[in-house]
Amino acid sequence: MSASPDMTKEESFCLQHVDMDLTCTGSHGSTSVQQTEVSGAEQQTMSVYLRVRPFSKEELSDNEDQGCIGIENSQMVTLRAPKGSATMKSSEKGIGVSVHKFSFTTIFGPETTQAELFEHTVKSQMSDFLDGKNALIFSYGVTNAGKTFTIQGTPKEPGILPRVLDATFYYIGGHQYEGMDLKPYLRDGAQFLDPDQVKLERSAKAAVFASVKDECEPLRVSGQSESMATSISCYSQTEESSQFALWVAFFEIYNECVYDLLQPSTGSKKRASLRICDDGAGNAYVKDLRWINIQNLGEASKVLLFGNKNRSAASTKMNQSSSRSHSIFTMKLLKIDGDTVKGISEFSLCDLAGSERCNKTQTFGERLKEAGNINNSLLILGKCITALRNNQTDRMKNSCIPFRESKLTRLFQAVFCGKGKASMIVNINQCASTYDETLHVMKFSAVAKQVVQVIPDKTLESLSPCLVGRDGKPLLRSVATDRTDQEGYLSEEELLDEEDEADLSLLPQNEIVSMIENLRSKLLAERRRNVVQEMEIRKEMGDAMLQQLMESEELRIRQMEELKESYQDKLENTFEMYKDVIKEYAYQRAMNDLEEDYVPMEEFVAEQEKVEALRRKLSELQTVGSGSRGASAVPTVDQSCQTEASKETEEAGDVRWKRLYKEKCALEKICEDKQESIYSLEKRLMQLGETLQQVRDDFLQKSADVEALHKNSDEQTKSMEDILQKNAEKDREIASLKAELVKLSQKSPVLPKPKKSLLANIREAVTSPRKGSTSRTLRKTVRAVHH
Ligand SMILES: Nc1ncnc2c1ncn2[C@@H]1O[C@H](COP(=O)(O)OP(=O)(O)OP(=O)(O)O)[C@@H](O)[C@H]1O
Repeated sequence: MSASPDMTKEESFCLQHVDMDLTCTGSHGSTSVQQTEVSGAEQQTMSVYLRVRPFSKEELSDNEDQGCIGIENSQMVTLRAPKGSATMKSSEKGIGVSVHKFSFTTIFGPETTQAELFEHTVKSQMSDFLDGKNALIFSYGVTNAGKTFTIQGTPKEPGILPRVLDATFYYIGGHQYEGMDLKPYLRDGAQFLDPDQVKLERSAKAAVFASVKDECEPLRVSGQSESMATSISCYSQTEESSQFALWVAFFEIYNECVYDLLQPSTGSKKRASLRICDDGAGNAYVKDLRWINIQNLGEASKVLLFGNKNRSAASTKMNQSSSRSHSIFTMKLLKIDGDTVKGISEFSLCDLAGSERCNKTQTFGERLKEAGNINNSLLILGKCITALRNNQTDRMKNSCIPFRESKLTRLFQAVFCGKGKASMIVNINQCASTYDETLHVMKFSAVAKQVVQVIPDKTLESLSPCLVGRDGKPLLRSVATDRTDQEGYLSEEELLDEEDEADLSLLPQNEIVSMIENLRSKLLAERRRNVVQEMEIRKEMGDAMLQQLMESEELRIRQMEELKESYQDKLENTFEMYKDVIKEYAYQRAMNDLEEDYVPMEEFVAEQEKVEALRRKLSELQTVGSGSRGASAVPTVDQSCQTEASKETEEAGDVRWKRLYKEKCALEKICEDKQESIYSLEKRLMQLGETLQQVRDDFLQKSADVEALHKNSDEQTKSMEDILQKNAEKDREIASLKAELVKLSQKSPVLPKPKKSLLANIREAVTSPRKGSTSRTLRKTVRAVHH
């Protein structure tokens, strides 16, 4: 299959990868996940199913149906970002794409019934469970996506959980173990109860049932049991001699606290939270969790109802929504032969809290803490899944998987590490308004789908649990069974983790004391090593910081030089530009003036001729006038000659005068124009002067900044030198301490006295009744000594 051009690189990788790992056939048909057997271990990718819920009437009337989700086939779904979604906005800006494709083990469309979903998702895990193996199913998605509907369902449409219970009882049939004296113990063990303890168990169970007596509508899972039974029968068969006991527990994780949902409510009192402990073999379990033995579907529905009531009562009291907590329903099936527990298998169904991120929730006070915790545990789940996938895809990588960073992942750790099969049902709605969150969910599941689970193919006998008596001491086998299996999953750091809570009551006291001594000497050696390491790191850091400072100083100086040069260039360019502009302006003005004063030659000649004609006419008129004034006086020849000459002189003078006058006028006009242009040029020059002043001021300002930066870097260098000096002093101190240490060790190789008293304290703490603080400091030491 070729990846769509719209797909991101990550997704296309993921699709190609999936194509290699999975083969599925048919629409909702028999999905076969490719499995491989490697040296007695079964390997398979985690099954990740997608369920798309139908639109509600309100959603349709709110125009939520904008074709965001397109199911291409039983394994491929396309997500198209609606208008206004953050994804669409990003894609419009050229960041990311608006179409995403994802593939799943199987996709279940809106029309899928609860029975179909059960048939095609849980069947293989169901038969594993009946066959003595562990299973985990968790539903993941945003609030209101259908997670609870998928896990629990409704009385009319029961979900996976009631169907698993129904199928289990159908399988057990007449092989029910009636006594309640064999009960799950720690994570993988079983405990033998004496008659008093059995009585207590019965009364606790009766109290739970009594409180929901009138409200309980028995679960009905019509027709499914038989079909389940048919399919189960091909995997395993109930042995005639074997009997089965089913114990269930129901709890929730809210704000990183574990609460038992099968403990009766304490009225107005705050709920007690439970601790997660380590059973000494690396398995986390919820300490003091109530387990109830149920013998039919009716009892199962009462337990479920009681737990749900408790959950909603607690959420109302704390003004929280139930979808803000992770709820986990766990079943333990004990296979009993006579008085021997031959196997215990566990099936957990986890309804995770809504996966929406902080911005959609109320982000203050308790809500902020709540949102932070939900997001954190889902984030850690994501981190674990990513780390598992990375460690598997890149064999060179062996990064630590942060299971211990949240309660949820601590409890899931064993299953993820091969002690059972895990599968995930991703629930989404098709609403446009929650598109961005839905896309986030899909990206998470794309990673989850690549996780390969390696499940050791052990026989039921090798998995037999330890059986302990009333005092918790093993009846049949050692608690350390299978401990070697766990070593691969625990690092030395994890073993020394102070947060870890090992149950010390599981081991004899002398063993604990020797462990403590052992750990104490390890701790001392570790501390010494840490001091040396710390000094080395400090020195390295100091050197690195100095180097970094020097480099940044050099860079800053270079940048300043460049800045200075660029400003100078800019200034010179601006000068040149202004000069050019002034020249250009002056030239333009001159050309304009010339154009204005220019008169063509022909016109000028014609005008001259006109003037000449007019002048002639004028003189004729003058002549006529003077003739008429002195008609009697007839001029003599001389007189007429003289008159003629003076007339000519007069005419020439006139013409010259007029020409000069005209020239004078033209010159005056030119002068005026020049004066005006001088004014405008002066004005322009003033403006340029102001701009220049401004540029100069800017330059001075920048120079001052440069100066300040120089000063700053000098100060930093000085403080660095101080640090180095201090480092040198520390070095000297270490040297003197080391010398003292050598002296002391030469004087007395035996450990000093206070250590003895510490040991005595620890002994005392162990032998006296356990107190919270002491036991906490000793936590997790158990395993370390065993290793
Ligand atoms: N496949 C489905 N068919 C019909 N109705 C469904 C389906 N899935 C969910 N619904 C309905 O949608 C609503 C929301 O479902 P549900 O409460 O299971 O969501 P959720 O994801 O568990 O929400 P929250 O995180 O708040 O618990 C319910 O009314 C439920 O009945």
